[in-house]
Amino acid sequence: MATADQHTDPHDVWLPIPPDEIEGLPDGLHYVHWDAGPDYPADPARCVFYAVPYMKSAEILLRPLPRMSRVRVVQTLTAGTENMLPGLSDMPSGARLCNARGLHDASTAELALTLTLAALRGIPGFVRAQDAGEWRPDLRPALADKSVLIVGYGSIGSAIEDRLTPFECARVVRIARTARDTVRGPVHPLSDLSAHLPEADVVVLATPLTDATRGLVGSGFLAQMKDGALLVNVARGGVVDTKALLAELESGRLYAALDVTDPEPLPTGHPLWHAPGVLITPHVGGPSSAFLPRAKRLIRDQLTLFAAGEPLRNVVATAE
Ligand SMILES: NC(=O)C1=CN([C@@H]2O[C@H](COP(=O)(O)OP(=O)(O)OC[C@H]3O[C@@H](n4cnc5c(N)ncnc54)[C@H](O)[C@@H]3O)[C@@H](O)[C@H]2O)C=CC1
Ligand SMILES: O=C(O)C(=O)CO
Repeated sequence: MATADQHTDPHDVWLPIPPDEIEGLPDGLHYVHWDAGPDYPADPARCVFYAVPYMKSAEILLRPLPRMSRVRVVQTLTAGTENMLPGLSDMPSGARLCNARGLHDASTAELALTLTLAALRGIPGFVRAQDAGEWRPDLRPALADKSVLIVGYGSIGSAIEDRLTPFECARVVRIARTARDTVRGPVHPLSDLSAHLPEADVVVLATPLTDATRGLVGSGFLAQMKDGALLVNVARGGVVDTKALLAELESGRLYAALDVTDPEPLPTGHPLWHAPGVLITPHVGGPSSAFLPRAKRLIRDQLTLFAAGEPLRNVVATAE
């Protein structure tokens, strides 16, 4: 007997990657390539599974939803879904929004470590000295023996700890919304943050952007960080109050390494570009060579479950 998810009509699957480039897609569905161009490739009302193009504006990605009257699954290729959540009210009852939790772990954790090491060791200053052809030794902290606090210890946070382990940190402290145990040790609840912030040499942010995390890193949070500490943000720019961070950077008390900023893209002339002690990358944690093969595997795996009527991975919300 066919399950709720086994549709034969309508049955289009919208993919942001040409379907013939994804091996092992299940039979019985009609695959349509939509790469977020100005026009729809087909009738959105036929679409049952919408795999959302990667890192395009929310305005473009949400646009087809009101016409997708039979969609059962909206699958993002980002772990963060804050841009797609407003589309839930346009989705038919029971349709699920799934994220790409796991897809970006390796690449984003690798960038978090890269930013941490580069900022601690003062690599941006050495690059500037090299550009000027000047030999400017500068004794900088190593990661070894430092204490690292990961705020938002989930899939990416845990991948960051995997990569920190060989660097012989003194401590890695984990914070999430609620407490839990892991094989590595406890994850502390957010309510314990104040007890751990003043001890950390490096604070890494890896939370989603939610009502609770927007502006979480404001003047109160930053004031609790120890002098000379480094803030690394691979989460979302909105988790940090940019004005409060700028004040700390300009005083020279803290350092920051940011893959994400608020606003984003950071406009030319924004004071953050030239604040002292800041290293900025333009949201490149996820987008790397690791993306495409992993995105293809996620799409294939989710569609295989969908076609078999089995529970999907990474369901973050269901339309009412
Ligand atoms: N820089 C980049 O290119 C990328 C950034 N991201 C960002 O990283 C975020 C995290 O991704 P995952 O690790 O896959 O998510 P996840 O859901 O596995 O982990 C998130 C963790 O944050 C914790 N959390 C939620 N609210 C919190 C709060 N108020 N205070 C403290 N902790 C809180 C949760 O308890 C969970 O442990 C994404 O939502 C996205 O915004 C994700 C991929 C790439
Ligand atoms: O997955 C996410 O949330 C991203 O930011 C992708 O780079």
